[in-house]
Amino acid sequence: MQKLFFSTQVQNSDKVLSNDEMKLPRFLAFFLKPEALVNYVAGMDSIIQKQLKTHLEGKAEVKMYTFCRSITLTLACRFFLGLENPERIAKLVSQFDRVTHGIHTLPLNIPGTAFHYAVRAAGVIRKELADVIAEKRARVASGAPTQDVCTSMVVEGMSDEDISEKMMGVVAGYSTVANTMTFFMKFVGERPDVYHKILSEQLEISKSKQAEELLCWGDMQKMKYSWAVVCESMRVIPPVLGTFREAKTDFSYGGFTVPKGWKVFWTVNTTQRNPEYFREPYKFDPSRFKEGDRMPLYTFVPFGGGPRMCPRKEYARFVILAFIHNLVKKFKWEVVDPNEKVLGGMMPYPEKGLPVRLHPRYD
Ligand code: HEM
Repeated sequence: MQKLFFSTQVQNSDKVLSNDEMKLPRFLAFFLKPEALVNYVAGMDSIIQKQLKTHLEGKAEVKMYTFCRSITLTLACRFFLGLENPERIAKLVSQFDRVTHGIHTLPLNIPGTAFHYAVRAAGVIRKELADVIAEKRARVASGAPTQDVCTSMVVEGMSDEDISEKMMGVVAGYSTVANTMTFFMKFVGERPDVYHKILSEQLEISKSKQAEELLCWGDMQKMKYSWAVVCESMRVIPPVLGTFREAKTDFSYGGFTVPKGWKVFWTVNTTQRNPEYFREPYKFDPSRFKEGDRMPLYTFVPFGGGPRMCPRKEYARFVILAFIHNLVKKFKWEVVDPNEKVLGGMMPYPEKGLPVRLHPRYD
């Protein structure tokens, strides 16, 4: 992977998300393994169907970035926290947005800075999580069944602080999924040929099922072309631009000497736009991800690589594919402003929220 610049500072030197919040206990890791996720695919499908019906049906124009953030956080809140109330979820969306924005800025905790707002927002989230955990403890005490990851942690005997920290880490992952969905919509909205290929793959899957039957794990494995398009979209605009590593020993790279202990920032986008591996790297071309073709190791790295690679990529894949399945069957769309700027430091987003014109599809 290519390294863009070196820094001796870590972004989270003040407390927004600690390293510990990003690690998960073994049983939670099990919850998010593909074999455990299998049981949740139908649930994801059902929530996504309802969200599309409520927020997209009957609308001529929608800002997709706003919608995608809301749908992915709704799923995370349902899946991890067992939350249903839309007002509570909306409150969390706005606070998590502040954290996501501030965590990737200079860590100056003084009033008026994005980092300061992020620290405050993290406090509001922790308070909300404390309320949720207290509710879970009361439910467990009353003998109610375990239906979400947070309740399982209560049952496992974890402390409130530990649960809150772990939940903060996993729910925060929602914004990467939202970014991926948004830029998928941008690229596909500009390429009717790609849209039609995805649609025909998804209609094949629907035809193989009973009317109203929800998606299952096996269906996800058939969505090969759809996933290739998502991969190409993540190649051109990576949802996470890079992360830090710590040098274990002194080393030299590109004419720089990096002393042991320094923090090194490696970037996803420079790696994925290397013309040595990707011909015409700025061109959106899903055929690069043809079935059976293998990319050289560490050239396509939207989820990172090595032992710290994103542990939730299967969860992300399932959510994104279930979204695509329902979206393309219901709508065609076109992007209002194909030249809309992409902003953001570590997590790119469209300047105006990606307004799209929606056209209902009738079979
Ligand atoms: C399309 C969606 C996603 C993308 C592109 C993505 C990308 C990444 C990347 C680039 C890393 C750094 C990997 C490295 O340093 O090598 C990472 C780490 C991580 N991601 Fe994701 N992620 C996504 C979704 C999620 C979701 C939904 C969650 C939580 C439910 C999540 C939780 C984590 C955690 C906990 C880590 C830290 C792993 C560690 O340091 O050991 N991610 N992700």
